[in-house]
Amino acid sequence: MMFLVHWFYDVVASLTRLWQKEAKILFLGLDNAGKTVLLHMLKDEVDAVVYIVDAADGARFAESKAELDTLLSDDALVGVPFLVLGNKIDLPYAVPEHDIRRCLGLDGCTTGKGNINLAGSSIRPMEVFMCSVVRKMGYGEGFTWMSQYIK
Ligand SMILES: Nc1nc2c(ncn2[C@@H]2O[C@H](COP(=O)(O)OP(=O)(O)OP(=O)(O)O)[C@@H](O)[C@H]2O)c(=O)[nH]1
Repeated sequence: MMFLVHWFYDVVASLTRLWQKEAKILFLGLDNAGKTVLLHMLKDEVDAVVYIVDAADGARFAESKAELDTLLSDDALVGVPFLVLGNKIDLPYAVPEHDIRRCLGLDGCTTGKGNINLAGSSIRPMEVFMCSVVRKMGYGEGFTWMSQYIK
């Protein structure tokens, strides 16, 4: 157990040093390698969250909603902007944005796609943008939206 605690603090300390250098860090690894657990451990340092949903995999929307709800209710992420990307809209069976919003329970929770000034309020910036990563479309608008909320 102490080994794990020390390991965790070593990881946080080394990543903090890297982030102070404005390094771009990619977390890569195969399915089930432990990326998600590590990211959960490091979430205290984040300025924004990009949550990607496979818009063509309706069978996993409930699971995706549960994970999103867990993140949204996390004390370490209070007020942190959330960009929800509904990915794979190039596939014919990808569902439209309003279905993603409904299935993820985001109706009435998003804050608007334009330049919406939320400074001074306790409202968490959150929006849904549909995209196709492989076709290189949609996510740019999402990142532009998100950038206005990052100091
Ligand atoms: N049609 C389509 N397929 C995509 C798109 N983006 C990713 N994929 C495919 O979806 C599959 C999963 O993509 P990954 O980027 O490996 O997904 P991941 O979230 O990293 O998955 P894990 O490693 O399991 O956490 C791959 O076969 C991709 O080619 C997209 O925009 N459209």
